[in-house]
Amino acid sequence: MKFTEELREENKDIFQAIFHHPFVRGLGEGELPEDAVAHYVKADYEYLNTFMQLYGTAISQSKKREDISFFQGQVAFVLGDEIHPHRNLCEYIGIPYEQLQGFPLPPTADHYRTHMKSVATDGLLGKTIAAMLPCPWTYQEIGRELKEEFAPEAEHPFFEWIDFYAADSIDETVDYLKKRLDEEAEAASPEDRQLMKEAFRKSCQLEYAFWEMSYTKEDWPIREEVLK
Ligand SMILES: Cc1ncc(CN)c(N)n1
Repeated sequence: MKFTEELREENKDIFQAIFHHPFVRGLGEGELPEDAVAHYVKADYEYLNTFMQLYGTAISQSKKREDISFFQGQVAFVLGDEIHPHRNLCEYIGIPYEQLQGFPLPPTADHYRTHMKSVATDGLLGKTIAAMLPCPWTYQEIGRELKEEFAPEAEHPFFEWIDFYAADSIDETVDYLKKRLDEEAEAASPEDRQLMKEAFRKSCQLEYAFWEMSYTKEDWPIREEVLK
């Protein structure tokens, strides 16, 4: 069994919980509370900024040009393409995208950012990839599940969001990261493989928690406006 197949098997509980989360179900059903959607977009815009920085860290840990080129391409993908699902959500709530940018991350998203960055500071590319992989992988599977169950047409309010994450371009990202993680895990010590597993599972947990954070509009107990 490949390392990434083991990861999928060991984390199937969290993948299932994500597919059943009310935010994800709402994407399929075409109906979500608007304030939860706004909360998600605000946090996700900043989260994806961190994710691009992590691709930069992965480049600094890469020895092969193929990897450098892939990670660089992923930054361009987030900047140029992954704005489309956000714009789809902004259209649903009728708020310009620009108005949802520049907000502090809520606690869960902040935790997710800190987790990925702390794993990446270890310096091993395999660990960095292990912490990053649940991000595209869980969304790829959400996209596929929702497309299969709801077969959305162009008039579905979240057609573009679902179509984006069910598309071949996401498969290419996930396939490359899985292949590289399998190779790095193969060459790693048992201790490092275990740390990769822990990093991967925590990111899966935080993927679930990100949906929950958005749905419940989780915020800091003392809000920034109060401090001003
Ligand atoms: C939190 C989160 N996880 C994953 C993705 C998909 N790249 C995302 N946009 N945001």
